[in-house]
Amino acid sequence: MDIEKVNSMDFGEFVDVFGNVIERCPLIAAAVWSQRPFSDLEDLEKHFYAFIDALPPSGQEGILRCHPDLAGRELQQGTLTAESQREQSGAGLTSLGADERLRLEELNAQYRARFGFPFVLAARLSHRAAVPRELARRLHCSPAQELRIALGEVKKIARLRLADLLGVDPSRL
Ligand SMILES: NC(=O)N[C@H]1NC(=O)NC1=O
Repeated sequence: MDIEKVNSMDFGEFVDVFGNVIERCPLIAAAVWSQRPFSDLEDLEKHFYAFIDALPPSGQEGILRCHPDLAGRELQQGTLTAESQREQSGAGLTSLGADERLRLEELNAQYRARFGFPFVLAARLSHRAAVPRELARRLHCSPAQELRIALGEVKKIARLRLADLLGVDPSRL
């Protein structure tokens, strides 16, 4: 898909296509649509990021809370979004042994108790053994530091999802 095609989309089509670039936050795509035309794909990406950066911390935390846990209840129940399912499966999180799943569940609960939002990590850039290590490491961050790191992960996820939708190599964005 090229940028002319993106710029020609009406509101409904744009939100249908880009509504889950930020997990379960179609409002962000709805707001980005108003900023068209986009000069190129990078410009489109920047508008998603700028919306996130302009939110107060309560809104940024809200975005994080829209994310399902990695290897959590929604994965077990089959209620993940298609994108999240693909990402978690690609990282091997859909085929954890019972011990690994329990360990991650425990760490996810500790993280949520400490920061008040779920642990977010771009699963496609990680793998099943690295996820609990990274989670345990980030548990030691300060809340302000962790909010910044987690939003950085949301942006990495968005970049990969945009690249998929536009059929480009993510390094080109
Ligand atoms: N909790 C969390 O990081 N979830 C996300 N990560 C990812 O790559 N896809 C998701 O849904």
